[in-house]
Amino acid sequence: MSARPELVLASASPRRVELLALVGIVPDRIEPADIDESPQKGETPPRLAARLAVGKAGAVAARSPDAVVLAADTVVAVGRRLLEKAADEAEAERFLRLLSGRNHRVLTGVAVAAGGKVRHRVVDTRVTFKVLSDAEIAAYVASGEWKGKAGGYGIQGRAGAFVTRIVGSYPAVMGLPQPETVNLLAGAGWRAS
Ligand SMILES: Cc1cn([C@H]2C[C@H](O)[C@@H](COP(=O)(O)OP(=O)(O)OP(=O)(O)O)O2)c(=O)[nH]c1=O
Repeated sequence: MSARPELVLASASPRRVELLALVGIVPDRIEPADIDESPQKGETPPRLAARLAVGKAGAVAARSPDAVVLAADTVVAVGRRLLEKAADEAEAERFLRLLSGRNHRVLTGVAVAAGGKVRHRVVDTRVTFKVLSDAEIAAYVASGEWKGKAGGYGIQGRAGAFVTRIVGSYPAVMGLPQPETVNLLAGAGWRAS
């Protein structure tokens, strides 16, 4: 039997490592991709999530052509607005005010590069927040949990108390949909032992 190829996770997100571990996937190596994540003019959120996931996987695969490279990208969209990672407390507060009492979409792109090809999927999840009071917003901003997270919140922490409804994939909102990831890896010939 031939040896399994090296699995490289092209992500700096600790959530992605945790979500993989939960389904028995432990990357041999972690090598975050450093690509420009700015949206292109008129680009839809699903296309952006796909392009960035594919771009991250491709960038790392170019340096490790024999490896199987896994990457992802999570994009939060409210109406026509994209909410990237909040830069500071004032922006985190603005994001929470926008999310309060309404629905938004979380698009997560997953990409696997192997043997010179990159395959990808995008998972679209609808999330509804309850109406947030000023006190709830202030406490959440002070918690710092918004840092480094698309949309300025993490569903897996205190903001879980803001979510009244989710249609789609909870792990995709956290950063990586497990079934699609396992399928893409299997398609590239990589299976958890
Ligand atoms: C909406 C939401 C996002 N997030 C996180 C998942 C991602 O880590 C992050 C979105 O940013 P990404 O650009 O997708 O990922 P990243 O910069 O953390 O890591 P890398 O590009 O190296 O893979 O937001 C949560 O943890 N919980 C949530 O509820």
